[in-house]
Amino acid sequence: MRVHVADHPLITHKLTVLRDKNTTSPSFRALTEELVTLLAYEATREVRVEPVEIETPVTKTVGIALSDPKPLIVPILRAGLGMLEGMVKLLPSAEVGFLGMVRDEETLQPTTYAERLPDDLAGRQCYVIDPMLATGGSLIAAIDFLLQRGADEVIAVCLLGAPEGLEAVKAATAGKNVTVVLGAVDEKLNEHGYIVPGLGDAGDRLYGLV
Ligand SMILES: O=P(O)(O)OC[C@H]1O[C@H](OP(=O)(O)OP(=O)(O)O)[C@H](O)[C@@H]1O
Ligand SMILES: O=c1cc[nH]c(=O)[nH]1
Ligand SMILES: [Mg+2]
Repeated sequence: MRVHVADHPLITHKLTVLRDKNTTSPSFRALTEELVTLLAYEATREVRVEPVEIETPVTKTVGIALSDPKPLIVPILRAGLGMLEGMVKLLPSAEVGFLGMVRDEETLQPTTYAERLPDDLAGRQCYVIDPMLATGGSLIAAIDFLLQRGADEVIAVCLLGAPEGLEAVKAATAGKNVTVVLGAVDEKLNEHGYIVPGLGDAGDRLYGLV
């Protein structure tokens, strides 16, 4: 597994505002979208392309276009939905599939409560989006799901990760074509499985308590 931690002052600045407990839901949503755009720039560095011939007003030339099959973006509901708009803006021709997952706050085990994905993902590059990589359980389950459906490659885009979760994902995906791109790797997980210093519950901060 490849790991890329974005090291850019604009990303760190926006994350700082996101972490602040006084940041309201509307600002949190806007910042999440801005952050995704910056992270997606890094995450799509290896997006598959092919040459295309075009004609400029001056001459013929060869450029590039996204290859078929187009990439698949997979937000992990709920919190991953907050990253979808930003990702789709950068990859407008991508398709979108959905995975609904929730972590049991006692056992920290994820369960999948919804799935809407193409049956066959053979040859697809899949971009999983979820702001938080805590114990890694949800991301491991999502990656497993996509690889079992035949995905060629999985690129996960997360705003924050914990070192423990990153290690768990690394161990679970050894030898697989998986990349994780993050805005920051924080200090640790606390006894409730929350990222420290973190930003709290991303789903609640985006959409309110349920
Ligand atoms: O790495 P893990 O320990 O699995 O934790 C991370 C997961 O927890 C959060 O979702 P949550 O279960 O809170 O659901 P929500 O998005 O509906 O709030 C987050 O968005 C990840 O999906
Ligand atoms: O810190 C955390 C851990 C899991 N899920 C969140 O939303 N935040
Ligand atoms: Mg949540």
